[in-house]
Amino acid sequence: MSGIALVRKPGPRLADGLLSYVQREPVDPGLATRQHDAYVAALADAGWRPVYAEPADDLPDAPFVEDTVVISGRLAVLTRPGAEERRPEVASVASVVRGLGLKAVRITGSGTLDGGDVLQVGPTVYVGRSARTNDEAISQLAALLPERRVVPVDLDGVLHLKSAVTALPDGTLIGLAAHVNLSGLLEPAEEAGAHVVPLGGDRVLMAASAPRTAAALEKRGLKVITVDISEFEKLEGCVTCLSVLIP
Ligand SMILES: CN(C)C(=N)NCCC[C@H](N)C(=O)O
Repeated sequence: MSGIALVRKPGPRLADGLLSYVQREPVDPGLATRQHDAYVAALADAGWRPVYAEPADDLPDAPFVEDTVVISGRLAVLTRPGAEERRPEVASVASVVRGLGLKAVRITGSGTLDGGDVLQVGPTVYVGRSARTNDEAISQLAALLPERRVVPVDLDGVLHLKSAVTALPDGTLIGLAAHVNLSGLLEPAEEAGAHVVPLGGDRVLMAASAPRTAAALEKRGLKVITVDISEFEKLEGCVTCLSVLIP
């Protein structure tokens, strides 16, 4: 067993989720539920025990749990999401992380932070300056994680840092240089190829919408597991957003 995968089932209002950079498209709630089940099953197959946050049927974006908490060791930093309508998602995630024995602390005051803007690579914590995450929250995060190197990153034209860049198991950054002020990125063949969830060892989880990137990563020696998350992609979600892995 690698650890715990914090997840939350999509609710009946999923299709009303927030959109920033894409046009609204019809979302099939039944298909979304089946895709979410398959996503969780892929994590479980890789050794991550699913722990579900309480359903939040009135909160359309609640399955994107990544945005509500940042885990560093045994510390859980509860976020203060930049979109006010997403703030009620945090309370139920706080109960879960406390129940798991983690120490919970919070982003407070005028700080706003979405977990999707936080990319942890070894000792470094990259944090996107986005419409959702501000400098006040980045300073608070740096103070809460004194042992880590917190690096603010400017973004252009994307919702979150992890909409544009993630990291392979060896720490190589894979992402879209046009949207993120970071150098030395491995450029994926498709946009969705920028989204990789390291599952432990040489295994990574990716969306089925990035087959050419998946093939390229297999060539690099990675074992790529793919899941179809089309209904969540319509809401600007990606494979990282749907879980928080707690080693
Ligand atoms: C890395 N990404 C993209 C995330 N962690 N979150 C996606 C949230 C999408 C939601 N509709 C919203 O606009 O908040």
